[in-house]
Amino acid sequence: MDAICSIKNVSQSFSLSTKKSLEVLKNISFDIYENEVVSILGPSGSGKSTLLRMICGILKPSSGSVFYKGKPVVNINPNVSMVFQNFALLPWLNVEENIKLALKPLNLDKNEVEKYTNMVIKITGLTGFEEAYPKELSGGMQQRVGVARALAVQPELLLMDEPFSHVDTLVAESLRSELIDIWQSTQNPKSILIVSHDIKEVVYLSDRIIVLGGKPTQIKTVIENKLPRPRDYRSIDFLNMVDYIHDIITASDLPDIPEAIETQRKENVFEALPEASPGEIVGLLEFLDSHGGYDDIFHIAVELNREFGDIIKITKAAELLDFVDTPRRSIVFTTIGRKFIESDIEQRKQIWKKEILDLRLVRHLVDIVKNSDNEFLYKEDIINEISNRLPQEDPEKIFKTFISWTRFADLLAYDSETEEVSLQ
Ligand SMILES: Nc1ncnc2c1ncn2[C@@H]1O[C@H](COP(=O)(O)OP(=O)(O)OP(=O)(O)O)[C@@H](O)[C@H]1O
Repeated sequence: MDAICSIKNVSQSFSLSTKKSLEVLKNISFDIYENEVVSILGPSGSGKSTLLRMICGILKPSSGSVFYKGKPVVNINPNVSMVFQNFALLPWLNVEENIKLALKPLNLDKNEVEKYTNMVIKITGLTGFEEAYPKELSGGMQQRVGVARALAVQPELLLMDEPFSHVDTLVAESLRSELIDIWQSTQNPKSILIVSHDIKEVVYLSDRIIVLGGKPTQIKTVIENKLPRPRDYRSIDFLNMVDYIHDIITASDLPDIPEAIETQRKENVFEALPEASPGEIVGLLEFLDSHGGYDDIFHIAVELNREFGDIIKITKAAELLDFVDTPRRSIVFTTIGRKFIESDIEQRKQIWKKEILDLRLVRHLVDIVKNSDNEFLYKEDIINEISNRLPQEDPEKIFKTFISWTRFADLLAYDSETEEVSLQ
């Protein structure tokens, strides 16, 4: 069978304000075939939306190519349409007008416009809401309009960018089931590519799951999902599949090698700082404390009602600071973590300070602020230094973490107006 869309050896870099470039995607290749739903699962910032923009033809890859039915995509691809996470509806147009707007570029005659509009209104359950304005609709209904608008143009390939992340869990469940019903019964669209960070969502929707990870982002693995439809979120097979993917992500993002961080320290490597604030790290430690000092990482994500990827980032940060260990899928206190959580706020700050100064990047950046002429530097200087030391990382994100961690330790201050970083 020929692929309808092929992504071949695609890499993407973006220029940063520091005049350096950030390599976001590296050597990504996969195909999408007719009559399948494919998901791309990856953490926030891994380049999922960037991939969709390339398939739409609005972004040219830095290297590699996207092919649609064998031809390179060089302009906007008319065979695809997109559903956005924030619905992207025009507030001054009603439901029907929002849908008709999508049909405008097709230059259809009036009868066809009416026909397609009425058809998608019907299949997306919007009958009776034709004249409502977006602000009069719930999030779930607004996303129905987003889906109707995308389907009105009869795309062969529907691209969906975290389409149900802004609606309630139960509404998201019913929208997913309606989407699969539409896809199975109408063949409009023929195939769906959905990007998501929600493991349950990708297991529910897709035939194939492409798991992204690493820096720059690469394909970690591709999982075939042969669970029969309709799928049941609560069935044993479904839960086993979710667990299996959790294990793959944990094993790659939190490798179970206790010496890894120690080796990094011994070798004096500059460590990237995970995007986690002191509040989030302390929150995780307090949660762990209230659960006997030991818990399963997925259970924590559910209990704290946080994305699994966020919990991984916070756990990585806590591990880097030597507060926790992560054997298999669990998180346990280290001696230092236990001492930290049993201390008062002043002692906590002292322990925190010692731990962050054990990190080579933090120590180095604090030193350059200390040794600067006026004991202050500009954000730009720090960003440049981070880019030099960690060219594969997003320096803005590391800067944000660096400031929040050093502020909590009462080491540095940052004035966001003047962008000055100084000693406290
Ligand atoms: N035009 C751009 N210029 C510079 N950097 C960019 C640009 N577009 C994206 N990036 C960076 O590329 C990385 C990937 O972004 P992208 O939005 O594709 O990720 P994502 O996986 O969709 O994330 P999220 O789930 O948070 O939407 C991010 O670090 C982002 O800041």
